[in-house]
Amino acid sequence: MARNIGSQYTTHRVLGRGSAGTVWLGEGPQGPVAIKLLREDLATDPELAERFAHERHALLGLEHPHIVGVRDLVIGGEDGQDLALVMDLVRGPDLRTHLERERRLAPHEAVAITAQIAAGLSVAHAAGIVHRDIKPENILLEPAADGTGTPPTALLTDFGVAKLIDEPRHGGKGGVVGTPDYVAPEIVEGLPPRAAVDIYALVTVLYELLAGFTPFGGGHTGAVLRRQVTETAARLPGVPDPLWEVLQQCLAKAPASRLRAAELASRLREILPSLEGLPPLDIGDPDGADEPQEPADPPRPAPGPLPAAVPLVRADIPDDERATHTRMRVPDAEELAGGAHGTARTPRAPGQARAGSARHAAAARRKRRLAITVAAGVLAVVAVGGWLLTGGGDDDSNSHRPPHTTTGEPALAP
Ligand SMILES: Nc1ncnc2c1ncn2[C@@H]1O[C@H](COP(=O)(O)OP(=O)(O)OP(=O)(O)O)[C@@H](O)[C@H]1O
Repeated sequence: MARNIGSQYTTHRVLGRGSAGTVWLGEGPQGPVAIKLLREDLATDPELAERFAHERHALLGLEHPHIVGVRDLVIGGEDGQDLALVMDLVRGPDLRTHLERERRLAPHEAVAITAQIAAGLSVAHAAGIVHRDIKPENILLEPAADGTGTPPTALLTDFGVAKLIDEPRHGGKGGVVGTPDYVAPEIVEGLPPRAAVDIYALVTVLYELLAGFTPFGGGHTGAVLRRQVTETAARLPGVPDPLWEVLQQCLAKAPASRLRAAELASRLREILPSLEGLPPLDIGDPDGADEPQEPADPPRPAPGPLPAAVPLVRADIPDDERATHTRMRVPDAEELAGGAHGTARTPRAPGQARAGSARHAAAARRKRRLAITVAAGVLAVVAVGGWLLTGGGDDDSNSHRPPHTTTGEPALAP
């Protein structure tokens, strides 16, 4: 049933649901729009409403061909309890859906999409806005209007939403929203999110588009976060050297070593012509369906000695209780040892999706779709810092030990 949002908009049908709310196909004075209606508990949070109003100018001002435009912010609405973002309507699927269908993208397509999003990011970063939750679900694909087979245009959505819903009443100060597979190591360490976190997340997406799985995904949240801090991404066989250099550089543990968004866009555009006609990487099916044997994972660096302490991990919370901020707990001995819920990618039953793969991500997304809080307070710093300082991550990947200092970048609005 149609519902009025503010005085100018009407919702018609649900386009999709995310952790922060529901996205509706709607109608406004200028025609069809997408309306993201925030969850009731968020919408009734007075602090959030205030932040919403405060961000209005920045969000409405962000215009770029590769960013989904925010046209309006509605505060109040019919029963006085709505918080809604009115956005340009994108008619195509999100990148997660596309990737699930394709399993892996040809390098040219993967790099073209990433270059477009990097270009959009460069404008946002220049305006002092960090996205903070880049992942395939937040990249939408607008089909070409001419229907001639021109590739779709990639657009980044959910700009500013992570920031808006961060630090709500139940999470306390210092909480950071992110999605574990894409969270930069400095966030795990409790540093404030700067532009480089978006670069890390975007290049993680690029890796996933090429490989069908993320570089550090699989297992429980704590294991993923720990890998983000300590492991080095395994080289994907068949990736041309110049592209691999970009991937490596942007997955660097030290934020200052990563490319800036504009540099990333131009490096990827330079590489693009050389990728023309290359098929998707032949590295084994990420879901195991056409894999003759285990393991199809690219080789991982050998794990070092077990750490004395690891970053805090998410407690088991029923889906319906998930919130923007997630309770954290210290992992138990079994988890530390990489057991059933441990850090290693465990053998799969036939047909079971591999952790970190697109199909697994889809299943996991249904279970833990919500952006989680990565512990950013004293506990996380102590846990990770203590672990690293005590030599817990003392393996190959230690050469990438993240610094505990700031990056020297301009302090983009966190
Ligand atoms: N501007 C838009 N036009 C068309 N569809 C959209 C638009 N924005 C979001 N959607 C669709 O709505 C769905 C939910 O989006 P939403 O941003 O709320 O959640 P998400 O990003 O998938 O997950 P989360 O918020 O938990 O990170 C997505 O499947 C997306 O495809």
